[in-house]
Amino acid sequence: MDRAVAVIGAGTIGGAIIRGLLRAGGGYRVVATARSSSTVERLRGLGVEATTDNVEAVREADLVILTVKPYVVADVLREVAAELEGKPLVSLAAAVSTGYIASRAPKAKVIRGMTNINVEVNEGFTTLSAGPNCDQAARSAAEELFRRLGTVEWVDERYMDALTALSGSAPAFIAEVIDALALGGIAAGLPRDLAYRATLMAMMGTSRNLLETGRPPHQVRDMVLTPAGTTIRGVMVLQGNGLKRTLMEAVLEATRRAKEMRDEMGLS
Ligand SMILES: NC(=O)C1=CN([C@@H]2O[C@H](COP(=O)(O)OP(=O)(O)OC[C@H]3O[C@@H](n4cnc5c(N)ncnc54)[C@H](OP(=O)(O)O)[C@@H]3O)[C@@H](O)[C@H]2O)C=CC1
Ligand SMILES: O=C(O)[C@@H]1CCC=N1
Repeated sequence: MDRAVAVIGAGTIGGAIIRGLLRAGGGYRVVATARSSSTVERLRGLGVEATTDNVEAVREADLVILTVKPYVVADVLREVAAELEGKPLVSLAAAVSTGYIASRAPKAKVIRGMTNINVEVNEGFTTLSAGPNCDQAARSAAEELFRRLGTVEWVDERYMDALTALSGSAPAFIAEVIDALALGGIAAGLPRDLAYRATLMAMMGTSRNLLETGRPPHQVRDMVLTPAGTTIRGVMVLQGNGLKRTLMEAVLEATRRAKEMRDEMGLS
């Protein structure tokens, strides 16, 4: 029988998870929730059950995924805590620790996760950290679901803020880089569509090359550089304008923001 999964707060990332699960084929019966009737209707349009009733959705579920905004987590847990008894609960909320969730839902088997929007196309990178009261069955249930949506790794929770930046936020950073490269191509006279296609294929091919060969990125750079050729001129501009420092600072700043959010929510 299909495993029942509740996606509580199925907005951007919850919706992407649902679309990824549907693309991956059967195995799950999804019950999604949202606050507004317009989002509920949109979710029903995907072909899944949807409601504004979090309690009912959790009651029906074997596995619960929490995808509300961090500042909504406390309210939702207050509402559904009793129904979570014995159930795996994967919270994807940035900055919210397993300790905090377990204190608000002591009977749940708590897992904190971070994933990214690429779950939509089954190419997500999901990291999971088990809370103190989480058993092997709950871990397996969570891992199995997220494996359908891409790659899964179990990590120490102390890495979660940095992974929120480097996994959760990274598609936004990379989209900015892609946009900039493509605009450069357009500036050089390429038609818009061709510029985006060339950039996307170079981005995907380079990622695949690095993953498959295990080469460090600088080695690929050096393989592409011809002395006095075209690439070194471009690399010179990137170095001169601090591309690497800028991207490093973006990741650090996003990481720091998670701690700041905990302070703002009084969760530190
Ligand atoms: N966006 C991303 O790429 C990623 C986000 N995250 C985390 O996921 C969480 C959600 O982010 P995101 O999807 O971008 O946010 P969205 O605002 O798109 O989604 C949140 C959803 O929660 C619903 N909601 C609000 N209050 C309630 C409630 N009381 N009960 C049930 N549902 C409710 C909203 O419903 P309605 O639409 O009706 O208002 C909305 O659909 C955040 O904690 C974020 O840190 C993690 C990884 C990646
Ligand atoms: O921007 C955010 O806060 C969330 C967390 C990771 C991706 N989006």
